[in-house]
Amino acid sequence: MSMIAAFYGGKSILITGATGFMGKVLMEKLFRTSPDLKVVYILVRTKAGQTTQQRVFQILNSKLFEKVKEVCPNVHEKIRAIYADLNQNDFAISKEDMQELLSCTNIIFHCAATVRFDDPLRHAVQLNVTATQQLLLMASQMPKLEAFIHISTAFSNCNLKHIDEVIYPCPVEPKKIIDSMEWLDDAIIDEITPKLIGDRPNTYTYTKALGEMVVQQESGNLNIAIIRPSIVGATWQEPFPGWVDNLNGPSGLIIAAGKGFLRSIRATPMAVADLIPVDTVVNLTLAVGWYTAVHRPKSTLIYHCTSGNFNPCNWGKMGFQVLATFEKVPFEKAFRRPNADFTSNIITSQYWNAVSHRAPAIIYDFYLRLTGRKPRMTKLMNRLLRTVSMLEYFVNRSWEWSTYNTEMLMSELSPEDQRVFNFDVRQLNWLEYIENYVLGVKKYLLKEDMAGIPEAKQHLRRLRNIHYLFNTALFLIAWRLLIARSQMARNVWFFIVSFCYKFLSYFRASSTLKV
Ligand SMILES: CCCCCCCCCCCCCCCCCCCCCC(=O)SCCNC(=O)CCNC(=O)[C@H](O)C(C)(C)COP(=O)(O)OP(=O)(O)OC[C@H]1O[C@@H](n2cnc3c(N)ncnc32)[C@H](O)[C@@H]1OP(=O)(O)O
Ligand SMILES: NC(=O)C1=CN([C@@H]2O[C@H](COP(=O)(O)OP(=O)(O)OC[C@H]3O[C@@H](n4cnc5c(N)ncnc54)[C@H](OP(=O)(O)O)[C@@H]3O)[C@@H](O)[C@H]2O)C=CC1
Repeated sequence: MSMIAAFYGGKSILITGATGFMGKVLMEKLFRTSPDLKVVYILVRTKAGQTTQQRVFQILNSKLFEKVKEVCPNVHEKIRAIYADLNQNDFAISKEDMQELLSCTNIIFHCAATVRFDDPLRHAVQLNVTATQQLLLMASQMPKLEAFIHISTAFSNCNLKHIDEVIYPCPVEPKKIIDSMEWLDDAIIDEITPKLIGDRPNTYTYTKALGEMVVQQESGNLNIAIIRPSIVGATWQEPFPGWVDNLNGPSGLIIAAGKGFLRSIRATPMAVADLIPVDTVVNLTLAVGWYTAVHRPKSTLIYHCTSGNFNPCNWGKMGFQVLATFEKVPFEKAFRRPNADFTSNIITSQYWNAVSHRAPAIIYDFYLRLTGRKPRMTKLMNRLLRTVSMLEYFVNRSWEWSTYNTEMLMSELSPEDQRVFNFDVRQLNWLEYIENYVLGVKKYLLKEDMAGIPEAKQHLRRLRNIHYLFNTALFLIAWRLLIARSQMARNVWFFIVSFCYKFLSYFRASSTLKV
């Protein structure tokens, strides 16, 4: 019997960010392994015209929850969706709901965040810092609370090369930042943002670091733990391999590469690609929830959920395997044949951006205009290159994260828990994982049918022929122009032609002699 699964039985659990990538997988695993839990409260806002109930209905009816519905048929009765907007005072939760949350909650998993790299500082602070502070305040009024688990990121201190399982102070106190956001206007905030974030690459990593400081400062008597995952990717094993439902991290780039839009990237092939499957993160999170509540560590423990020091993979290997999978299972209607050139040189990368990305987009838009359609490729390409430029920071560096607490926790688990809540990435086979990831992107993000693979392969062959034809035509035109203008080119041309002629005459003569 799993001790962790038994621990969650009969518990009332509060999850923020349950509609997000990690939150959904967390909820799924909780219901699948502890179907006898009492209730899961989720804080949900309305979005894209959908009510909170409609959003929950959509999640429960997705493929991700198929197994859950078998083991916990009344799952819909055990989810209590509470309308909440984490950007508002008291999260805009009604009095009755708040009362219920305060009096019943046993465990909190705080996953909600803005993960956008380009969010204005004011918004990132509101969600990643102020909302965390408010949630801690709520937690301090919960008499039955056993553990508060805060999800941060391994990159909250990405300005350092070696990162320990400790909270590093930021130069400006989070409270001062929160206060200043109230009275500074947007223009001033934009001006001081680069100074505040310092050597971090974006407002996301900076505000996640501030969020951790808030957790440390406001923890009071709470039983708190912080989890820092690295780049969270598709599921490895559970509930099935390759599940993914958003474009964050590598997923968007896999699509862009598979569709032939993105063919080269400024990345260091030997840099560690610290990817971690989302089910691994969720298993560690649930184990940490159990350990924090049962063992009540004296201080706030931080757990790095990373793969680099256990089972490293680098970007070069990852790109190679992604490309190999495209050969087997190509994406439909590709713009160009997929390619994955990794170069760490800025000039080479700019050259490839011009030749391999912008030029084909301009040519395609010209073709669209000629055929009376609206040009769109240049705009799309500019947007993609902007996205890529924001991710480049993370694919040109390697980090070392110490993992003493994570290893300690692994050793504290019973063999059954190590199996059911497996977060040992030493067992992960990267080639298999990446192949499933690409397949998952095709099936669950692009919603492409496997039956379309022969047609997709045929399309890629057509693109290859167009590519050869285009390059040959380009070469002949360039050569013709050169010959017309340069004596030297003419000499070279005559030399090549006479050499070929002599070679052919010799070949013909020697074959006649043999007869
Ligand atoms: C040769 C190539 C070979 C390739 C081989 C293949 C694989 C091997 C190599 C793989 C290397 C992986 C490196 C990962 C490093 C991650 C490090 C994470 C570290 C921290 C981890 C964390 O702790 S935290 C989670 C990470 N947090 C994000 O990862 C959010 C990022 N994101 C944004 O901050 C916003 O997205 C941003 C960008 C501002 C745009 O903002 P924006 O307003 O312009 O755009 P939107 O978001 O509205 O999206 C507008 C259109 O871009 C499309 N799109 C959105 N994301 C996209 C994406 N990633 N790749 C493509 N396309 C994307 C979308 O589909 C829309 O398309 P459409 O216009 O057609 O609808
Ligand atoms: N994905 C990754 O690569 C990594 C993620 N992390 C961390 O993991 C956690 C989860 O990330 P992930 O699942 O990928 O992120 P997602 O963007 O998929 O999910 C974010 C969640 O936060 C919710 N949320 C955002 N704003 C509000 C708001 N104002 N009110 C209520 N809810 C809100 C979203 O709700 P809605 O659906 O309504 O938008 C969504 O449920 C985050 O803390 C992130 O920092 C850490 C390392 C890597």
